[in-house]
Amino acid sequence: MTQTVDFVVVGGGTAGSVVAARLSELPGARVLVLEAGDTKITDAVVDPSRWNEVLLTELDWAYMSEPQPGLGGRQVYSAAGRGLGGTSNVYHMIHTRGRPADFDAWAYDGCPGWSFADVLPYFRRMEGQRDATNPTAGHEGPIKIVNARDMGNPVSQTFVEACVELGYPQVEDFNADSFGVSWHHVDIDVDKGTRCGVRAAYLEPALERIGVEVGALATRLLFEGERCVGVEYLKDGELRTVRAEHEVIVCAGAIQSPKLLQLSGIGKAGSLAALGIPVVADLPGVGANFHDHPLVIGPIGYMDKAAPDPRGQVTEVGLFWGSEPGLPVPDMEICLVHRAPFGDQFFANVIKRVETGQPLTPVRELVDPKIVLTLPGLVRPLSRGSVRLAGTDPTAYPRVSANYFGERSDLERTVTMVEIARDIYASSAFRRDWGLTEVAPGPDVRTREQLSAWVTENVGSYYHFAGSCKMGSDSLAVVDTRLRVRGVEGLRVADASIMPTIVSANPHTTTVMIGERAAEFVAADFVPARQEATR
Ligand SMILES: Cc1cc2nc3c(=O)[nH]c(=O)nc-3n(C[C@H](O)[C@H](O)[C@H](O)COP(=O)(O)OP(=O)(O)OC[C@H]3O[C@@H](n4cnc5c(N)ncnc54)[C@H](O)[C@@H]3O)c2cc1C
Repeated sequence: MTQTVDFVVVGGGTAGSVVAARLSELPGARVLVLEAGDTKITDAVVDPSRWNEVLLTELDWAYMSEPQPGLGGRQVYSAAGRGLGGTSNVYHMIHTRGRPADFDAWAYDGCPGWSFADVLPYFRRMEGQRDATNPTAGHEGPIKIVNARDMGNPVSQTFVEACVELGYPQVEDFNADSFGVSWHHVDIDVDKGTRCGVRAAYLEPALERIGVEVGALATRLLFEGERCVGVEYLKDGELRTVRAEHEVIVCAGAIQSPKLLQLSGIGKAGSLAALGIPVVADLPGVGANFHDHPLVIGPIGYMDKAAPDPRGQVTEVGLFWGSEPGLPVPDMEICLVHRAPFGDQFFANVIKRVETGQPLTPVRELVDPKIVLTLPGLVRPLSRGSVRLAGTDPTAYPRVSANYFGERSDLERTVTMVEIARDIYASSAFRRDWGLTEVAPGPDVRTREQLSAWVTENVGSYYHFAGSCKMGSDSLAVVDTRLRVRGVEGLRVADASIMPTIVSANPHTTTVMIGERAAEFVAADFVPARQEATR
């Protein structure tokens, strides 16, 4: 029998958990979350220092990209969380909001109501920051935020000193000052010593008010005329349906939301017709404009002694900087990881998991405590790719391409970041404290041309997917500024896919903000059925 609720939230991930939790606060609202993954999590999710161990498990969709022309045809592994909490169960807990100019640019480019002044109250609403390093921080919100310095590792302290030695300013909080080196603020509940993503902050406290179906893969949105009235989903090998009296909110992330829309007949008409999918709305932007921050795993440094065991999450410090003077936002982010399993063996495991699904060497066995990594990530990429259906089978992964280095400038700026990272390793601070030597790219890679080749071989995904159901008013816009899907009724998208341009920072905090706003938009249009009957 078809169940009927007021709201169906597709995807219990980062934004979906926020939307569901907030909607469940509405008196009389019946909310159902459909989540493809499971409800179970592991200790590695909860312990902030062990996020690496979540990668490649059943809590990771572990996508593999299409061959990337800009990378000589190489495919790129792309992590994304699966299960209640979604990618919020696996993210590094770095709390960066996005820069004021990022949101002002959204507003200028056809998204009035999304300037920094407009979104700031929603950041403050989510934030429960302990310290006072950011004058605009919220302190009462559900996400507990601490300064990574409070649990800091001495290797991270050396990174800060090395950057200062090279002339970069030290700042106290990346959400107050965009350029410089700093300890990150991180989403950790220090009283419990646990990750404080959306699962702990929003979903678990609201679970008794929310209906949840796990192992429920949404396969199709159901329409009566132009109105979305429910969702078809696959559970235990059986197709089921749920009816939404008010709205369906798709929160399946920047890879799966455009896939579900396309399977449901919302997308570029010609492409849908070619697959035999009846067209509900001709929106060519669905799956277009897909982008990611490219990330290099390395340079890799080797220390003459082991780093102490981590007490917090292992990506505690970073340098945000501009590739050219005068940029309003930083386009380069270089973080340090002092405990990570990356290296050839890690990638051999990635390939084994993605290609064969076989058991892996546990990633914790791949860690060498003398290895440190810098992670240069280009946070203002110009390349754009796509998410396209591989066919009409809803269980098949879509064809995903961020088109890394499709724009030459992205490669050039990434090479510049790697040069800066090498300078950091070569600092007297790292020599003095840790006797650090660079093992990759290593001394044989000297010229910028050689470095470009090394970067092209070693760049991957920062797992910061965005843009594939963009908000706006241009011909590629999929949702309007209240996140309603254009051309239909009763349907919104709310997750990282709606960002017209990804923020120049790690995007989890912005995705939570999008969830907060979406819930408010939906709530404003909600009249419970009982009240409607008495009107
Ligand atoms: C390893 C890693 C580290 C990161 N570190 C950071 C960081 O430190 N700081 C930061 O700011 N950002 C970080 N990010 C990025 C950030 O976490 C993501 O941008 C953000 O969480 C995306 O949220 P979302 O709501 O768009 O999608 P998700 O959180 O991925 O939610 C989508 C949900 O939908 C479910 N789903 C998908 N398809 C279906 C379907 N058809 N039916 C039902 N359910 C479905 C999925 O299982 C998932 O639960 C990181 C990402 C990764 C992968």
